[in-house]
Amino acid sequence: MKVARVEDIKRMDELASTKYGISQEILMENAGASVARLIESFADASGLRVVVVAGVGNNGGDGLVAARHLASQGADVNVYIIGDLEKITTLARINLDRIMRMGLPVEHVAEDISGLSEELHQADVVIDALFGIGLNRPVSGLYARVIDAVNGSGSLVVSVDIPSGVNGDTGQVMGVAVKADYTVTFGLPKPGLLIYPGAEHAGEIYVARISYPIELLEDENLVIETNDPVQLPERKPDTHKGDYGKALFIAGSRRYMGAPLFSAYSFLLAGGGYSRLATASNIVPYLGSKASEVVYEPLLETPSGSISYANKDRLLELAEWADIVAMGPGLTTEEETLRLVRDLVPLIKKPLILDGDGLTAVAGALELIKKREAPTILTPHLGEVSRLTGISVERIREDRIGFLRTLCRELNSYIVLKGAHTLVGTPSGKIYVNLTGNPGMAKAGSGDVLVGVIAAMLGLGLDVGEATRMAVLVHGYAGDYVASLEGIDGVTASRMMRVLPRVLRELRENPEDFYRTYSLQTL
Ligand SMILES: NC(=O)C1=CN([C@@H]2O[C@H](COP(=O)(O)OP(=O)(O)OC[C@H]3O[C@@H](n4cnc5c(N)ncnc54)[C@H](OP(=O)(O)O)[C@@H]3O)[C@@H](O)[C@H]2O)[C@@H](O)CC1
Ligand SMILES: Nc1ncnc2c1ncn2[C@@H]1O[C@H](COP(=O)(O)OP(=O)(O)O)[C@@H](O)[C@H]1O
Ligand SMILES: [K+]
Repeated sequence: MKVARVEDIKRMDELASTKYGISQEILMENAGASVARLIESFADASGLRVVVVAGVGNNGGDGLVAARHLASQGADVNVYIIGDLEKITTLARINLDRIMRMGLPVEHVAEDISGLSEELHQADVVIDALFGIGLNRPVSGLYARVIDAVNGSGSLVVSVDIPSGVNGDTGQVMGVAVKADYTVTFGLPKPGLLIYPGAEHAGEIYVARISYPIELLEDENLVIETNDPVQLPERKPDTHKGDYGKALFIAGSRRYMGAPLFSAYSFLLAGGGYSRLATASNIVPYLGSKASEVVYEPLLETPSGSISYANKDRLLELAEWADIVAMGPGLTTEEETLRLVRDLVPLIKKPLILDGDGLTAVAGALELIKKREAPTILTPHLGEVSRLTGISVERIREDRIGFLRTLCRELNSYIVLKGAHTLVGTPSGKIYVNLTGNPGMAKAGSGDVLVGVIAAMLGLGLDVGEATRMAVLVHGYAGDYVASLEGIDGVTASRMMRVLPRVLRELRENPEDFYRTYSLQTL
């Protein structure tokens, strides 16, 4: 499903009226009606105590339309307007007049919110229609007090388009924001509903189509999408292991024995053909007993047990053999090893996945990435990408998508910005928001599994962008699968690795289960 930023919605709006003659008023009527419809789907409207908290913009207008529809279903609706009535938009004003003529109780809250607070506590449902995509500065004063009162009401909260106070594009909370049980968003979901902390405030998201033409909802200019499964290439009968990718993993050290195992073995468990692990010779016997299907290349070590620079030529030979190279998991930050990584990055003429300490190696030397011709996939979490670019985590959080689009273009790389709802960016500026995964995955080793799965998706024959985003989807799906089997605290890299085959089978055989679990519901 496409995801629309504020600028995208404004373009859709413009086209809706100029190209299709679909007026704002029609869109608002459908929007408000869809809010009422959602509420009627879980509660009998007659006698239902509803409080609508409306701003003076069109978000408020939607709330007033919902008030009218619910009242006409017999609900007991109280409306509170917050804001300068001099500035009320035309459409909100029209809908305010309608409900006043219907005799609905409407109160303009200027300063004292005690009446409103009382009503909020008595309400069965509160409709949050203060701000939508028009939020353009931190919330303060009376608005902030009203939002606090809504959050303190203990009533069920339905937010109109976006929880008021959440930035629709970035998911940042602008001072204070409504914590909704449901959000009914119009036309397409906004990034701020899918990126934390906004995603936390949205509650269950329903996407109301409100009669936008399909061409607008699927417009190629919409660069952000939810990360939906791609068709996995089938494993044809007349094939051999080389047809599923020959992957070289340059990973591990005496200190980190799990990282090379999780990445090199996950490659095989996610369908890869031939996994070759070049690692510190000391740990090969141990790893061999844990993953005998992996082929090992014992490497010379530094005194601290990391991979020594002396292996450079041998590693370049191995890279010639491979279809895919993954470098970084568990290498340590031993200076000699980082120097080896830096020298290898521009010389490896194959698709390269750089993760963990491999990313540390190129921090501050990004031209090594830029001058690569073969595809590059970087898999940093927030801390790593901050180190990579020298931009603070706080700054990045202000606009993750904008930051990622710029970085992917600058580095001509595919970048996986890992975290809750991982983002995958492509050099052409596309962004995919991943909806699989859970906090149980926030555990050492989890990212190493992802490296192997990315290599496997490439081995299966997906193109680089599809392979990267499908791997993120599969990886999170594996994390969810383990959490459902073992409980969220028991999600470990080993358990995620073990369930990879079943996850792929699920996606091959029952993709509809995926959509049922992870797709945003439409209204
Ligand atoms: N587009 C569509 O397709 C459809 C859109 N529809 C609906 O319209 C909504 C957008 O409406 P909107 O543009 O009138 O802005 P909205 O979000 O109501 O904000 C109102 C005003 O608040 C102000 N303000 C901002 N921040 C503030 C702050 N912190 N503290 C105090 N005030 C603040 C700011 O005015 P300012 O003060 O800057 O003059 C702003 O103009 C959209 O979310 C959806 O619900 C639907 O009808 C269906 C179709
Ligand atoms: N709160 C969370 N919700 C969902 N997924 C998460 C969360 N925290 C981390 N993850 C996922 O877990 C993995 C953590 O990887 P990473 O940070 O590289 O750990 P490590 O490097 O220790 O393996 C990433 O794929 C990330 O998307
Ligand atoms: K709202």
